[in-house]
Amino acid sequence: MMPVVLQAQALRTRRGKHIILDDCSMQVTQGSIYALLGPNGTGKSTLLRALLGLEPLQAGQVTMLGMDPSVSSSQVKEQVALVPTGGVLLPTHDAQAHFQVGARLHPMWNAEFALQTADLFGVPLRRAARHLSTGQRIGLALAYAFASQPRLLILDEPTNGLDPVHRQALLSRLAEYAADGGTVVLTSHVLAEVEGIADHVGFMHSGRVILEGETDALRDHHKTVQAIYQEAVPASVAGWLQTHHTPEHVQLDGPVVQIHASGNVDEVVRVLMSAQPLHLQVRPRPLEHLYASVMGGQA
Ligand SMILES: Nc1ncnc2c1ncn2[C@@H]1O[C@H](COP(=O)(O)OP(=O)(O)OP(=O)(O)O)[C@@H](O)[C@H]1O
Repeated sequence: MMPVVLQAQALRTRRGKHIILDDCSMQVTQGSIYALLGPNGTGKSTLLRALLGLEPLQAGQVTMLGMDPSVSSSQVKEQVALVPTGGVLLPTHDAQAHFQVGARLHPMWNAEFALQTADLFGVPLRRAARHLSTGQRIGLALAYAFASQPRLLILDEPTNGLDPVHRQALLSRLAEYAADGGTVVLTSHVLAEVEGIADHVGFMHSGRVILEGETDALRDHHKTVQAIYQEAVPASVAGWLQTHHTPEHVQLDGPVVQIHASGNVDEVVRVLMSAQPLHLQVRPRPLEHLYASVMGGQA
């Protein structure tokens, strides 16, 4: 079991009268890629900022690499890199000037990583940040982040604005970084991309992480069972499904029946098999389905 590098417990934040994070907890282990998912405006960016001690907390506690970021902010800054949405930069500085600042501020600064990453994302070295394209700005923020050699990398919608080639380059780079022991927390709305890279996911709704865990375990727990019969689905099966499953979890289409179920599906399989299907398949549900049922269950 890898050590826990980030733990948030019962965080609560407000903006004016509005409570943004409410009893929000999460846990991230070393070497993992943790994707925070949830609808627009649910508090994902606020949570990332709160983790770094950048949001005043009404209640709760964050422990990051064994430190409290609101107390040990300079040590946390040395070991944790944040890439906010769109990458935030010094608008009048070019990439080289950014890298000079980085070399002064970060004891572990790796100038080669900075240049390699800038090159990977096609960032011109002598153009002021305010004149860079969206993708180039993100590339520069990533170059800065990787060069500081953080133990924990926090990215807010990092692939948003990257073209498909650069998006893939970033995902591969993140996988390498995690394989070397680095830890990634990111937000994304692109579930197919998250499914390919994130070994942990957290589902966030109304300012709270309502479900988190290993991606595979969560997908395995939520399954789709499909059976195909010779003719129409037998009445005995249809009748049993009607009394044991809610209609939105069952699709009947001629000889094909599909059931979305959580937990143990032995009983469903037994009933479907008893009517002798031509074919029966149990498979984990795609993250997109899981997302829909987790979020659909919320008010
Ligand atoms: N300065 C502010 N004053 C009042 N409300 C704010 C302020 N900043 C953010 N909020 C509100 O806090 C809530 C959470 O915002 P946040 O940016 O964390 O959401 P998000 O989950 O990252 O959304 P998205 O997926 O759209 O990026 C939103 O309802 C937003 O309107």
